[in-house]
Amino acid sequence: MAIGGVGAGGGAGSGEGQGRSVLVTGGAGFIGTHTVLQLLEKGYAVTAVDNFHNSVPEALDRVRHIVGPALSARLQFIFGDLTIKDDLEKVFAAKRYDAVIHFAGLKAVAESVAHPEMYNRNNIVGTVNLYDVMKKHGCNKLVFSSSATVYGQPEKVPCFEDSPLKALNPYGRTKLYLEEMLRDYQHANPEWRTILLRYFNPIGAHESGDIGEDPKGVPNNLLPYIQQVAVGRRPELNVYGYDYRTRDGTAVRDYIHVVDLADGHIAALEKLFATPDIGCVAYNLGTGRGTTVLEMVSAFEKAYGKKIPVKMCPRRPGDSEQVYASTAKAEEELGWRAKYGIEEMCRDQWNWAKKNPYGYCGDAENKD
Ligand SMILES: NC(=O)c1ccc[n+]([C@@H]2O[C@H](COP(=O)([O-])OP(=O)(O)OC[C@H]3O[C@@H](n4cnc5c(N)ncnc54)[C@H](O)[C@@H]3O)[C@@H](O)[C@H]2O)c1
Ligand SMILES: O=c1ccn([C@@H]2O[C@H](COP(=O)(O)OP(=O)(O)O[C@H]3O[C@H](CO)[C@H](O)[C@H](O)[C@H]3O)[C@@H](O)[C@H]2O)c(=O)[nH]1
Repeated sequence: MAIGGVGAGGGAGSGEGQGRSVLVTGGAGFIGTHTVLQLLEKGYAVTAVDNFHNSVPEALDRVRHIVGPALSARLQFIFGDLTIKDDLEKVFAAKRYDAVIHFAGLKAVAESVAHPEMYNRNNIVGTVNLYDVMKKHGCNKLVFSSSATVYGQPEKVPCFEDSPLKALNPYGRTKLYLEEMLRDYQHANPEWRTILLRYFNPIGAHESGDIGEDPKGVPNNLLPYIQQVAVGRRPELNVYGYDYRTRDGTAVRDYIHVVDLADGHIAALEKLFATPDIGCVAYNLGTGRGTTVLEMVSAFEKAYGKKIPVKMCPRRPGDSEQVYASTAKAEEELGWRAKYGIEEMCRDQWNWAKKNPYGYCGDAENKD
């Protein structure tokens, strides 16, 4: 596959994971599957736990297919729900883990506004349970999925890790609270090593086109929506806001290829293994480059070879004008930098879409 060098004290393909065992929560999800795949390719033994709330077993079957039988033998799946402590006890009773990458969580902003209790129960209780069970079993290395959402509507860009933090919705509040909670826990337990990864806008798919993002219902996010217009599932793209103070009036985001993001997790893991006194530290995972909505539409059109019909609409409430990352800290301390640009992101997104127009389930019957 087209992944290049990852920093953090080890080059790609150097087998740095040999002998190490990693638990990946939410391993069947969008970012989880891509990370599991890369962990296996780097020689880690991986246990994925998921309750399939927002994913399907087929996703991990595809990962097995991509990596082949030898590496698949190093992937174990356990069905489990992080909000049920007994499920986690079973996961930890089965094996010793050197570290945990914690993706499992709910992530839809609008749903979190409608059902904040569900977000607290799932994201906060799930993480509290995970922490308790890790502690009980002597596993103290954790990579946590945070989000650029913790920067709120940034007054200044790029966002630096020490920029002011603010949650704008219940989803964002769970991420912000969990960051603070993990900082407190680490302070009280200095032997813990915790990395908080703040993702910007993950898009794209593995180059095989066999795994990718498969949102349930109407997509909230830009690229999954564009992709559904391209395959004929939606008539046009609503562009939310064309009067922002940007190059073309549409909002700017920092899109990052999911394969680069997965590389960033491996860099973070290596950093944890190599740095006993790391404490609890946050890193941005973005490209440092901002792209407008219309620039993204035109990059996708290039990959797709046709026009995407667009309708200019009022701003979406709660949206920021411009969000993009400073990547200096991740580059310096993790030795990681994104390799892909928006052309490759759109190429791989379209490849996934055309091979799987209805996602993993494969037919229109089960989709809206
Ligand atoms: N994709 C993004 O745009 C984005 C941006 C910033 C942060 N994040 C964070 O990254 C993480 C992964 O995101 P993703 O895009 O892969 O989402 P996803 O929904 O595709 O994957 C999350 C996985 O976790 C599982 N899960 C959820 N709750 C669970 C529970 N209680 N027990 C067991 N499994 C559970 C889901 O079934 C799913 O497979 C999330 O925590 C999300 O908040 C995502
Ligand atoms: O159909 C659509 C969907 C999106 N957009 C626009 O495209 C841009 C990007 O929107 P996304 O929903 O794809 O991404 P956001 O940056 O708004 O939010 C995402 O990234 C954030 C991190 O920066 C948080 O993690 C958040 O939870 C996650 O949904 C925004 O200007 C949005 O208004 C459209 O014009 N039409």
